[in-house]
Amino acid sequence: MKISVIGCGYLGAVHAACMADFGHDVVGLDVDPVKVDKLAAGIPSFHEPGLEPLLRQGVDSGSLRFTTDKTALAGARVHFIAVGTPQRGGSYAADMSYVWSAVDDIIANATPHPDGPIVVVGKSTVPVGTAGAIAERLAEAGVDAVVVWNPEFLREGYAVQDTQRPDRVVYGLPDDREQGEVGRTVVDEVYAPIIEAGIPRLLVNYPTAELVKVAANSFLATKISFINSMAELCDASGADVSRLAEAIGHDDRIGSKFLQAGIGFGGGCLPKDIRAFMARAGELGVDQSLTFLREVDSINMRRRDHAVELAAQMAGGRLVGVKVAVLGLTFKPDSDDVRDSPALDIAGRLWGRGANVVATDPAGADAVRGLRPDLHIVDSAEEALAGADLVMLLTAWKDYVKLDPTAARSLVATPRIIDGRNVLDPRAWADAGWDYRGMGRRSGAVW
Ligand SMILES: NC(=O)c1ccc[n+]([C@@H]2O[C@H](COP(=O)([O-])OP(=O)(O)OC[C@H]3O[C@@H](n4cnc5c(N)ncnc54)[C@H](O)[C@@H]3O)[C@@H](O)[C@H]2O)c1
Ligand SMILES: O=c1ccn([C@@H]2O[C@H](COP(=O)(O)OP(=O)(O)O[C@H]3O[C@H](CO)[C@@H](O)[C@H](O)[C@H]3O)[C@@H](O)[C@H]2O)c(=O)[nH]1
Repeated sequence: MKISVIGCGYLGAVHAACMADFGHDVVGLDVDPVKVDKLAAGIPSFHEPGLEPLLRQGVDSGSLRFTTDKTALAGARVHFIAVGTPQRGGSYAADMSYVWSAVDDIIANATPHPDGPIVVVGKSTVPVGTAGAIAERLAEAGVDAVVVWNPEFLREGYAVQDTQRPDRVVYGLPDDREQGEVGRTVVDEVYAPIIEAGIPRLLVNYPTAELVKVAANSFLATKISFINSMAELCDASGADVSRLAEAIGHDDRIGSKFLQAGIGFGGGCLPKDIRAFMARAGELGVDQSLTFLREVDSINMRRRDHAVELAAQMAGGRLVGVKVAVLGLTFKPDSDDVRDSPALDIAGRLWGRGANVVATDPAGADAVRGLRPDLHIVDSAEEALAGADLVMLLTAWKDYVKLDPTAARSLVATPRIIDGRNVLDPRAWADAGWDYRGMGRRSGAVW
């Protein structure tokens, strides 16, 4: 089937490559010519494990192309909308301008299809009510189209496998049964390998599909802030949050996933999605239903304050002139994404307090060099550690988790470490002579 994917960032580029791998004829459209040039040459424009071979295969076989030329939308039966919906400056709400310009591009460039209405499939994360508004706008413009809202749940770092084999797919369908059947049938055809694999597929109305996405992210964010609030209690009482998480996680009503305490959540999704959800609830007159998300957000932001204060405390009260080795700048490992990254925020705040920050990251360094030319970025953990007064592990890249405390000790000026992701063995680091501090963890406890 001929498909277009509008917006080829972290979501859209992976989606386009996976749809070509499913056997479709795919064109990826983006307004950023630098991104498009790279993708068109089969080169990922960001770090994502497993993406490169898929891109190359699609581009080489001719089933996948990328362009900035909007007329390339002509002839496609399905148009996926995968443009960004970032937080709007000065507000919690989502900036929907990219979505509306994608819709305008469809109106101006899509052509009628001989097999039936074109199908516009929304994948961007949007405020509830958007799908219906898009369907109305297309109808007003006289476009014969069915809108299906199909939220995306992929995680960066696992984006390819999450797209090819998601936990579930959700189709938000129009109330008109006949139109809904057209949408369902066409999207089933696009996702044939997913449907044939028996992956759960839920058919719901538009608002349910839109809410499923933000509800899922709100739940995940709440889980993380819950365990981080427990970390605060652990710090105050001498308990260990990692053991606490392990113990409560054995109860499968709670589950052990997403209970990793640390410097909190960041990225291009959870922070802005919970804020946009609160803003939308306000518009709908039910803001009190989501007041808990305000607390989730503030617990999360407090983690960054705590990490900076702990650094100052360990350095003897002042950060001026203290050499801090920062390991990790991206919002999570296996991604080069530094959008709302707690690690980058903390590194910037340390720098702002006069610390001599020397930071490193396996994938995010280039992005940070562009955004924060004031930060001193080096190419390896060893270089960052050399002569450091304090080490802060802020992103749990495998190479940092595997660091040998004895070898690391030989590089630093003073063996002090803050494990911002609770991924190191406190005893091994203490035994190697380090002053180890985790997030809600004890280093010297017997149990
Ligand atoms: N990143 C993720 O892991 C993820 C997962 C699920 C859902 N989402 C949602 O998907 C959407 C996209 O997120 P992302 O992380 O890929 O963002 P991104 O910023 O990486 O990509 C968005 C892309 O859209 C392009 N764009 C903007 N306007 C355009 C237009 N009119 N025509 C064509 N291209 C246009 C931009 O140039 C950019 O390349 C957001 O709503 C996000 O919340 C993201
Ligand atoms: O126990 C945990 C788990 C995660 N994090 C942090 O939470 C953030 C988000 O992590 P993750 O959810 O793995 O990353 P994303 O790739 O942003 O994925 C989320 O956001 C996407 C965009 O909406 C959704 O599609 C995914 O389902 C959802 O997990 C990162 O900063 C992590 O370090 C923690 O601090 N503790």
